[in-house]
Amino acid sequence: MVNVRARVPFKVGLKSNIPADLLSFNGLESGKEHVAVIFRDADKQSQPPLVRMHSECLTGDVFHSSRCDCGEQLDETINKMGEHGGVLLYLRQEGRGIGLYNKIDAYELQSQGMNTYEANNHLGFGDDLRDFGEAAQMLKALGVTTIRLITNNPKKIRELEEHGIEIAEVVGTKAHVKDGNEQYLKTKAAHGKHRFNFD
Ligand SMILES: Nc1nc2c(ncn2[C@@H]2O[C@H](COP(=O)(O)OP(=O)(O)OP(=O)(O)O)[C@@H](O)[C@H]2O)c(=O)[nH]1
Ligand SMILES: [Zn+2]
Repeated sequence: MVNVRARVPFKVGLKSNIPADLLSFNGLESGKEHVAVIFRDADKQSQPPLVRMHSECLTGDVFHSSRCDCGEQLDETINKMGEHGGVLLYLRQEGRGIGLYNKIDAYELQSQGMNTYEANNHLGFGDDLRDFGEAAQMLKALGVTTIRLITNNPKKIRELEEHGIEIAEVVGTKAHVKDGNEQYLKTKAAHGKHRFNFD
């Protein structure tokens, strides 16, 4: 299932040339170009690696938009994995699976007062269209079946376990609160049952 594994060293913080491999896959059912980034050959070590399933967020990951916390979570993950090793699955599930243009429509509705889930529903979508079964397949293809998962999202934990991945530890991310995303994070905690530490 793994197609190509190419060494693509990263600059993390002040350190250059952190060993990292970028992997492509064959036969992903969704047809999406999901990729894995393996830091410091974490799949070849004996202890369970840190793993993050990060869903694509162009506005947060690339532009660091104030509406969400995705870019900060991605940076936090890369910093951690750059130091300790880990497997980052970058999943092309923009907008919790509704796609970028629909997410922009949802943002417009949020500007008019809806919360992140109400806006999805108003557009005819469920709260969260993502399925993490394919991510479990990617991990198995890497020979990684016991992990330390970086997330605050119980859906990710549940679905990975249902697909045969053993979660030895759940590592929460920080609550990246900034001007503009406080309501979004509170809604995720209240309605989506995300576990945030708001101290
Ligand atoms: N539809 C929609 N999607 C959003 C909105 N804000 C962020 N997203 C998407 O939400 C997803 C966030 O996913 P992740 O970073 O994997 O995290 P998560 O589900 O919050 O869970 P964690 O592992 O705890 O971070 C990305 O696909 C974003 O594009 C929004 O207001 N509406
Ligand atoms: Zn985001």
